[in-house]
Amino acid sequence: MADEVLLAARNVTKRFGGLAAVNDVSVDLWRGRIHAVIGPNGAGKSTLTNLLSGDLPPTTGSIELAGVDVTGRNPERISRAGLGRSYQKTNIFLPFTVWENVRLAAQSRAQHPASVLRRATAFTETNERAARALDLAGLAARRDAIAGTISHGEQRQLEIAMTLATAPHVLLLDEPLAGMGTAEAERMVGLLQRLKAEHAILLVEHDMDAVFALADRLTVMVNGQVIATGTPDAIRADAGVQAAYLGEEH
Ligand SMILES: Nc1ncnc2c1ncn2[C@@H]1O[C@H](COP(=O)(O)OP(=O)(O)OP(=O)(O)O)[C@@H](O)[C@H]1O
Repeated sequence: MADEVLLAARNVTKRFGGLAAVNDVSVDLWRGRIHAVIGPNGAGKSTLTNLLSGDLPPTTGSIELAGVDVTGRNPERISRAGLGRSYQKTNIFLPFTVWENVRLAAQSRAQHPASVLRRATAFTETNERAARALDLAGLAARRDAIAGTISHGEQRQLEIAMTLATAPHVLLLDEPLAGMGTAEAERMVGLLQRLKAEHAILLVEHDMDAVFALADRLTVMVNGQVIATGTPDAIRADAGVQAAYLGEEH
């Protein structure tokens, strides 16, 4: 179903002692749209991601996932409620194959039913979920490769496949293009474009060409605060954003 807010953060604030790393930030993530969060180093982008994923509890404010208040829940429960997060730091088991990594991620989401019959069904469902994730991430052909031997770009695709294997509705992607060459980055942009049809996506990314190519909406943060939210065209034209951030690069 299109046009649906899958995640709504309302007035979230995170204080570390006297510092408001995230200060009164609200954001809606819609199915079928990519919402990028940009800003200079230390703006609060990672902290905001950590609040949405449950890795950090907000000091104040609330977070709803598919209409359910998940504020203060731990990451495992938020993940089970439909949020998938890819970390900058990799979770890949390098000595295992691509398939084994995705299969393990899919299994972490499987139920542990008591009956043998249910167990057999769950086994099939887990394999199907893993195969779909691998396919969607564009890695089906690399299924039997050892994860430690594939390229950096393919490892980033694998992280996304592992996130997809948990069947999330909302994806939080933290710098998916970090460290990529041009061809790899183009492939990742294509992948994110494919993923947005079925997901609500929050994208934190420093590559401004990719951000402006992908984002339907942008939020610009500086010192924990939102200084602008809008379409790519509106953000490009915003004098405050130019002065605070984009002016440096564009
Ligand atoms: N656990 C913590 N304890 C204290 N201060 C923190 C903590 N985590 C982040 N901060 C501070 O909060 C502010 C926002 O940091 P954050 O990492 O969220 O910024 P960012 O926009 O993600 O930066 P970057 O683009 O460099 O990743 C910074 O001043 C940072 O030093």
